[in-house]
Amino acid sequence: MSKSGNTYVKVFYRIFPTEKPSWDLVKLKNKKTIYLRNLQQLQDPSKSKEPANFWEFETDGIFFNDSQESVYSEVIDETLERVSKGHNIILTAFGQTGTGKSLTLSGLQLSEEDLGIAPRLIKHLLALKELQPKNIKMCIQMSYAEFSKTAVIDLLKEYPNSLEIWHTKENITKIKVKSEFDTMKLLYLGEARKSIIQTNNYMSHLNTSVLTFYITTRDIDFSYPYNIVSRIHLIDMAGADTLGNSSCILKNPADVGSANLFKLNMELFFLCLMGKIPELIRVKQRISPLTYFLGGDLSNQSTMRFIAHVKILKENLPITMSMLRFGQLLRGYQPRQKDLDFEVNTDYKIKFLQTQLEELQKEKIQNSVLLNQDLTKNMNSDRMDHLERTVNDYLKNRITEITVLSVAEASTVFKLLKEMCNQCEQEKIKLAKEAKPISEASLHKFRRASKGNLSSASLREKRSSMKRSSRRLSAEKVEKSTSVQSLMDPKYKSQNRTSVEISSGSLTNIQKRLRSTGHLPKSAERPSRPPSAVGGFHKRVSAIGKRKSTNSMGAAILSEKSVHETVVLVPDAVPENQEAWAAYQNEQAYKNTLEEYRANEGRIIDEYSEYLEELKRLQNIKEELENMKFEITEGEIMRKFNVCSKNKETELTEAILTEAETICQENMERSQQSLTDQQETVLKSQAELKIYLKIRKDIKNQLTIDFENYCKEKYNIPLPTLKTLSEEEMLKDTKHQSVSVKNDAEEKINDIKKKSSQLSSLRKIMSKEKHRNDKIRQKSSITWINTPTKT
Ligand SMILES: Nc1ncnc2c1ncn2[C@@H]1O[C@H](COP(=O)(O)OP(=O)(O)OP(=O)(O)O)[C@@H](O)[C@H]1O
Repeated sequence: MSKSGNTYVKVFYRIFPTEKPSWDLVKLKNKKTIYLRNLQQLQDPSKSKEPANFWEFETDGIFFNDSQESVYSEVIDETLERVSKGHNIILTAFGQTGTGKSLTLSGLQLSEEDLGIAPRLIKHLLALKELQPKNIKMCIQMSYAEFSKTAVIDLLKEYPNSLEIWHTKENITKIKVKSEFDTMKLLYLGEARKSIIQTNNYMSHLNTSVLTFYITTRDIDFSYPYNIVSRIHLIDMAGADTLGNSSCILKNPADVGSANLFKLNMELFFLCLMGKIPELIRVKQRISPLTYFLGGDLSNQSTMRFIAHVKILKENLPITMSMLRFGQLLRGYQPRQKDLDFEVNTDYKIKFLQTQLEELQKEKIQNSVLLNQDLTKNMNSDRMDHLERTVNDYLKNRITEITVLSVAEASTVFKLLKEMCNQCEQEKIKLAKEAKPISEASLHKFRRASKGNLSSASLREKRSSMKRSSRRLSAEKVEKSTSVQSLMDPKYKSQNRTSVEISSGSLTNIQKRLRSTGHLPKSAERPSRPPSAVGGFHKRVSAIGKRKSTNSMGAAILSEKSVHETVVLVPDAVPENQEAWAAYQNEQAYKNTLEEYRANEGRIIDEYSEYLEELKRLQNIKEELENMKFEITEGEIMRKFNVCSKNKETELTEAILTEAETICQENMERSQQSLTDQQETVLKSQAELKIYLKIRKDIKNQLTIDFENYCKEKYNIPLPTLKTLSEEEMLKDTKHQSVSVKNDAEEKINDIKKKSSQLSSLRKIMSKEKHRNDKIRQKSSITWINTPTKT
């Protein structure tokens, strides 16, 4: 048997799980090889005493009790990468009746985890579409057809319908795949429109169906004038069988024969494909409507995956053998190189050519200008200023070489650099002259003294002091390091000129590294001090050598000749803010701040609730006071009323009123007093709350500063705190995490619930459609029976 196999054609086997498999007749090895008992030997009684002979069949994988998910991932997953490059995929499920072809390809009747390849593929394709870059537009369409011996039915159209068998490709309905649910609905409707027969426990398909996805990708930025077209065909072959087998007992012989014929035609066509005679292949494509529909996708290089479905029962052995043989034949097929299917998009091609033409014209103009003119001439002062600024920015590492060259001509840039360098040199000489003159002898003395001073003991002392001061110094590092550029920048010229020295007697790590890479001049190894610093030498220790992170090491520009030694520390890379923030969160300093913040938050909550209580009390007092005022006003009105009608009764009332009024007045005064007191309390509480809120703000600001300092120290670059340090983030603790975990779980449960309800509604749609189609089929068969035959 053929042991070949290639990446384009793979044949898998899925074994139907039966109660009592005949393991004495079929054996599996390493999920790759199937051994089948020699049928002739088995059937010949004279050979019954001979040792059992087995045929060996190599496969690309055997599925036995495997989940739908694992079948999908093994068969389809990697093949999809080829789709966007214009490759076609043909996935065929073939095998005996009732061995699980439909389950493998569709699996629409069962739960979500039993969904087959087609529904999973829809999901996958939609995800792939989402993942496309912005300039690529992907369009997915689908068609679904059922092929019988003499007719092709469009499963995306209402039943009954019929496509002309030799023009299926042109006339078949293609529907855009937009959402998962809509596409699944089409799939369920298509399933309901298929010709089926009810067997003992499931619906058996009588015909072969082909579900096709058409994927077209195109560049919408006109950089590529072709549409890349690829197709994915999922073929569910009609179940072949041996007449008389229990599996096809309910099928009529014509249906069994038709299914067997389909398989046979496929076999014949593949034999023809192996012959590689294009003319013959073209003729043989008409062997069946299916091969004609698939056309070039079968004969050119497509990724082909076959899943043969077999049963391992004694009665099924002959048909299983037939499937294994077909599989072996397929494995030996080496498709010829495919001419990729690129459709010319005329509109795009015109635009593409126009853009190309414009670019060529521009290039031509540029070339002629460069050849015939000096671009540095006729440059106005504004342009010159701009170029100077650009070069300055480049020297300060704000922009890259490419950016400089994209805005300025190379020759101008060099000229400017030369000028700046000269200017810098002159500045240095001037400064050297201005500095205290120092004799060669005293310089020698200084060198000796510095050598003596930097004995090993003192060096050790110096190093430890460096360690102690490194933290303090690291924050100042950037300021301390004055660059050559700073000399060029007028802003810096006056400020930093005399403040930076390199005074370490030993070679720092960064210097060593620079020397090894050839960037550091040897002279820079020796400590060099300005003559003025010999006496009360102000030691400033550069912390470069002690830098922990080599990543943050910058480049140093050193020159012994220069009066002022300068070091430029430029980080190698700028870390992501998120990354730096995550690293900082592990620092003890951050944890302490967080602790402090949380404690303060507790105080804020207490203070705030107290403030609210006091405020409520104040409101009550106010209301009480208002009531009292109202009562007094009422009393006054009564008195006025009494004045109008004077008699004995009213005099008595007057007396009562006066007494009540006095009491009310007293009460009101008391209330007024307590209102003032309460106002005082509320203000006090408010002030306290403000203090804690201020502390919260300060902690946040401090955290921002600490983070920036941390970044300066660790990465040698200050990073902005892009994150606003919100309360939620600061108070993120296990409680929050558990809530989010709970939310996730709830979301998942809801998702599952939603999916299962969607599936059940799709199943309802399918059964409704099936019911309708059954009625139509019944009616048509009755009409057919009742139609009087012509004599
Ligand atoms: N691997 C499997 N595990 C469990 N049940 C299975 C498996 N394969 C198939 N079945 C069940 O066997 C029955 C037949 O499956 P299915 O309809 O997929 O077979 P088929 O090959 O498409 O049949 P036909 O050719 O008659 O259309 C279904 O009820 C299905 O659920």
